[in-house]
Amino acid sequence: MTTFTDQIHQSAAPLWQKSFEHPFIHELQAGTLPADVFRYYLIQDRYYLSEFGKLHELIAQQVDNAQDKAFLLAGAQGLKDGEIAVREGFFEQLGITDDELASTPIAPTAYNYVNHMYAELYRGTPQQAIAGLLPCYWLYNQIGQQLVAQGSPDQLYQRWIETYDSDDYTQSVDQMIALTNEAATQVDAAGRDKMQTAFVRSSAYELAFWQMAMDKQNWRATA
Ligand SMILES: Cc1ncc(CN)c(N)n1
Repeated sequence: MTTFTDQIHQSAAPLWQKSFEHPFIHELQAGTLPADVFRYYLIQDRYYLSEFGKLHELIAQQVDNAQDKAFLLAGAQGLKDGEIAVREGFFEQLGITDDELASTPIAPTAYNYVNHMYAELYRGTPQQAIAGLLPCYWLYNQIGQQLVAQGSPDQLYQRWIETYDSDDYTQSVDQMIALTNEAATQVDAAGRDKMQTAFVRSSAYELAFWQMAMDKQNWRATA
């Protein structure tokens, strides 16, 4: 049986394929991704992940089901203990300080992606917001699974890859997929269309995020 998440995954497949083939991903695997590009990505992603965690907490306040609430709150904690904690080690290795994190401007794509997720919650519904969170989990898991077999000769990039192929991460992706399918049963057909739009838009922002890092995007370029 085709699930709702199979359906939305299919609708975003061309965007996901472009992420799989993006030079950022190729170079990360080959070990040729310039360190300054990875550094830029990590700093922007720190903002993204911290807002992503807050969104879990805010969505949890708006869902009725106690189990869904608990999963979202556990997800926020899991991010802190897992992905965000792993990144602390990367920051140390690359000499990224708290001052640098605080003083680096948030790039347009990171800003817009985060604002999109808030808009899905505050101008939409918790179900739309849940669908907007899913590509973040699921796309990185697929990338990790694709890259892990060959790995990267760069040990830092290899650790990045392994984060997204780990059993814990894969388990959280499976739970998030289940949560999205359940959320889809709570809304009507029009609500499900909006969930699909939220998912596709997040998928487009995921693709744009790689390019943002390659370009070291700033606000001057968009003016
Ligand atoms: C932009 C983005 N998307 C997804 C992930 C994986 N949680 C991430 N770290 N950053």
